[in-house]
Amino acid sequence: MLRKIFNPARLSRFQRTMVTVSSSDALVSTEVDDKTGYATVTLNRAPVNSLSLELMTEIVKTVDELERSNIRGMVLTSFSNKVFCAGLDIMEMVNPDLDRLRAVWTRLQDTWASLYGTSFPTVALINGHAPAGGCLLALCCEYRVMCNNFNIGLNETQLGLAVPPWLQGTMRQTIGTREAEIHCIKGTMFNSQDALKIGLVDELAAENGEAMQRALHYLNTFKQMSPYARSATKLLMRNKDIEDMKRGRKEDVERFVENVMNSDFQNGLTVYLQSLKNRKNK
Ligand SMILES: CCCCC/C=C\C/C=C\CC/C=C/CC(=O)SCCNC(=O)CCNC(=O)[C@H](O)C(C)(C)COP(=O)(O)OP(=O)(O)OC[C@H]1O[C@@H](n2cnc3c(N)ncnc32)[C@H](O)[C@@H]1OP(=O)(O)O
Repeated sequence: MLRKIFNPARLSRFQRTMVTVSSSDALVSTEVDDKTGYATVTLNRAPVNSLSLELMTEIVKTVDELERSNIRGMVLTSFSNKVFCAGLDIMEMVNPDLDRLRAVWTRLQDTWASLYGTSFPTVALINGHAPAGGCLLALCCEYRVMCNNFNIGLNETQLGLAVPPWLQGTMRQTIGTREAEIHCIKGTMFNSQDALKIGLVDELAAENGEAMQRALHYLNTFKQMSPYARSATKLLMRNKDIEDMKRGRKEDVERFVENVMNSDFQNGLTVYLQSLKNRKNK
């Protein structure tokens, strides 16, 4: 079933409403340019925008608000010019409370579904590293502009985590079945140049300003187009994936919980955290 797009009231509002949305706390900040109707959504959780339950809740809330305010496009970016998003907050997985762990995975599913299923065009301005869940956020957007000299990829298997089917699907759709299979299994991290070559990102930029220009250029390509035809086509392509994820979401949560509670995984996580700290101290 199509969501969001067959609502005439919503389409008439599109012509006149331009609302500036701001998040209730500082984890996500949103600015809407009244002239263009484009929103810039900035992830703002220092130091590395790791996806805690609270950050994901804010992302979902922000996207929902933007959907209601009928913006014409969105650029997703990071406050840091070094890390776009470091993936799921590892601390959420260290000896976790089970209810919270379930909520974390459920909210990651929601984050994927809401960003992947926006009716408006979305661009990820990847101004820093984007491993695992960071790559997920970028993949949900329609278009990706990445600054040079960073890394991106679904490295979950390197960490002892399985990549869930819905995220595999988004990777397949972006880089093709054969490459997605190889690189999800290997957990490959790509540098910016290689990410461009394989189609994981669409354009490279030397720095943030240039990346923003390229992102806006993508959004401008829809200026003269009927928002209805655009969003209907996008959602007709994407809605089935979202419905499939929703049908399997409970099993997906339980697989994640089982994966994380495994003692080998917990031991590996301690070693991994230590390696991050050691790298920093070198
Ligand atoms: C069908 C089966 C279903 C089963 C489902 C199971 C799993 C599902 C799998 C996939 C779906 C998507 C989910 C993905 C899971 C993840 O996202 S796991 C997280 C993966 N992320 C990483 O591995 C990134 C680790 N971080 C880094 O590599 C680097 O930090 C960086 C991002 C490259 C940045 O480097 P930089 O030098 O700038 O900073 P520091 O390394 O010094 O880091 C600063 C500070 O931040 C802490 N930190 C870094 N990353 C995280 C993180 N992800 N979570 C929490 N904290 C993080 C780091 O430890 C430092 O802390 P400090 O020493 O206390 O200052």
